[in-house]
Amino acid sequence: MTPEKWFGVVSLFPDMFAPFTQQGVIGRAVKSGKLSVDTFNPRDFTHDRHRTVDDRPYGGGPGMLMMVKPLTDAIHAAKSIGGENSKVIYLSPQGKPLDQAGVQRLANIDRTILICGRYEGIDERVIERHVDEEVSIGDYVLSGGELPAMVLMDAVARLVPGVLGHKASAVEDSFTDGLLDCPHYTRPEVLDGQKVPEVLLSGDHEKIRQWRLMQSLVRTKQRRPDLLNHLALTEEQQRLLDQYQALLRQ
Ligand SMILES: NC(=O)c1ccc(NC2CCCC2)nc1
Repeated sequence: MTPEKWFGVVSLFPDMFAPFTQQGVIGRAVKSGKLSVDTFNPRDFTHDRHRTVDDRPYGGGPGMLMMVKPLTDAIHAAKSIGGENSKVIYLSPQGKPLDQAGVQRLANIDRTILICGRYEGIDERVIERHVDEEVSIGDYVLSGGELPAMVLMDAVARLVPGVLGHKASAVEDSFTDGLLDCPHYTRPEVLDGQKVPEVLLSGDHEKIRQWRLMQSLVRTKQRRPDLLNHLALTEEQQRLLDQYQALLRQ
C-alpha cells in the first residue's frame, strides 16, 4: 500500500475537521488509508480550572494570543506521533503565498504538522523554535488557521497517488502546466438557447484537446496574464495562442 500521508493538526477547534475528513475526496482518502489526520487540542494540555488557552500580549494592545505552554505541549504531542522530523507549518497572512507549485512540494512530505492560530496569533518564539514554514492561502485575515489548514490538506491530498480517480485529474493537468482551466459543458446540448461548442460534439479527440488547450491559454492571457509571465510556453502552446490572436485581429 502507498505509505499513508499523515497530517497532525494543532487546533482549539478539532471538531471543525470531522466533516472535512469524513466527506468527499478527503473522506475517501482517509477511509482507504491513503491519508490520516490527527488533531491535537491545546485545551487538552491545560491544568487550570478554567482550562485557559489564551494569554495577554506583552506591550498591551487589543486581543489575546494563544497561551504558550498548552500550545507547545500540543505541538510536542503531535511530534511524538508524527516523528521529530515532521514538517511544521503555521498558517498565517504573514506566510509564503500557497500556489500549486507549493502544494506539489508539500505533497512529497509524508508527515506534516499544521498549527492553526486563533485570537491574534501565537508567540513569535514558538514560530522561531518549532515552525519550519509559515504559509498563507491568500491576502486576507481569517478568525483562525483552521480553514487555511483544510484548504492546504485538500489541495495536497488531491496529489496523493490513488486519491483522485483518473477522471478528476483534468483539473490538475491545467494547473500543473500553470494555465487556468478551460470551460466545461455537460447536458443539455442547448441550455437557455446556448449551444455546446460544436468541437466538443465532434468526437475528434485531437481537435478537442487542441481546442481545450487554446481555451486555457486564452483564458490565462485574458484573466491572469501574470501567470503567463512565469511560464515557458511549449511550441504548440505558443502557436495556438498566436493563432487565436491572429483570429482576434481579423
Ligand atoms: N490568509 C491566511 O492563510 C490566514 C491564515 C490564518 C489567519 N488567521 C489566524 C492567524 C493567527 C490568528 C488567526 N488568517 C489568514
